[in-house]
Amino acid sequence: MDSEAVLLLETVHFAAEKHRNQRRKDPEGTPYINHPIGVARILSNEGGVTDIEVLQAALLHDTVEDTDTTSEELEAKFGPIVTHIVQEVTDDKRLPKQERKRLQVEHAPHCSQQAKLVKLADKLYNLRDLNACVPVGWSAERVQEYFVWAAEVVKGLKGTNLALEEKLEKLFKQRGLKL
Ligand SMILES: Nc1nc2c(ncn2[C@@H]2O[C@H](COP(=O)(O)OP(=O)(O)O)[C@@H](OP(=O)(O)OP(=O)(O)O)[C@H]2O)c(=O)[nH]1
Ligand SMILES: [Mn+2]
Repeated sequence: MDSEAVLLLETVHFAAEKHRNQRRKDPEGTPYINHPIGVARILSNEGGVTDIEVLQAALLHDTVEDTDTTSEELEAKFGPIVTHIVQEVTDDKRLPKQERKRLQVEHAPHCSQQAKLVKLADKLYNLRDLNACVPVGWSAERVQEYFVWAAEVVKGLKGTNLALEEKLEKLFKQRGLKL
């Protein structure tokens, strides 16, 4: 087996252990790990991305934000490039939600190309998820607000991956939003 396949298995294993007790917000409580795996798969399958560090960062992208994982831990295990991409897509959960959301819109255009790819796939996964089923406690208005905010973030990511951007644009159009 080639070394990149070994590396991806090591990475997905690490993410699965870190997210092992987390569930998505859907009524069925889908295992959280389905999301990072799905984001990495969107990149390879639909985005044509072969950069192993981007695929690894996609698998790890919510570990620092949502689990006890530290950047130091990622750096020791996966190296500085993967760690930097994860840091770029990590929200500071100590900030109020409104501020975190505003900072994503502000920071998106300044991210590296690698981080922009992960952000595009993360948004595409979450928007498809919202179309498939509404998280527990979310009103139709809250779902629409997420689309409106996501469109503002994605505007700052344009010119990164045409295939992913076209798919996002279609989802926004269905909600009456333009990129
Ligand atoms: N659509 C959907 N999202 C769910 C579900 N379960 C968990 N999530 C996560 O919830 C986040 C969106 O919910 P919000 O209320 O807007 O944000 P918050 O969790 O950061 O407070 C996303 O985080 P994120 O991946 O960090 O992305 P982002 O929203 O910060 O871009 C998404 O992955 C689900 O069942 N459906
Ligand atoms: Mn995510």
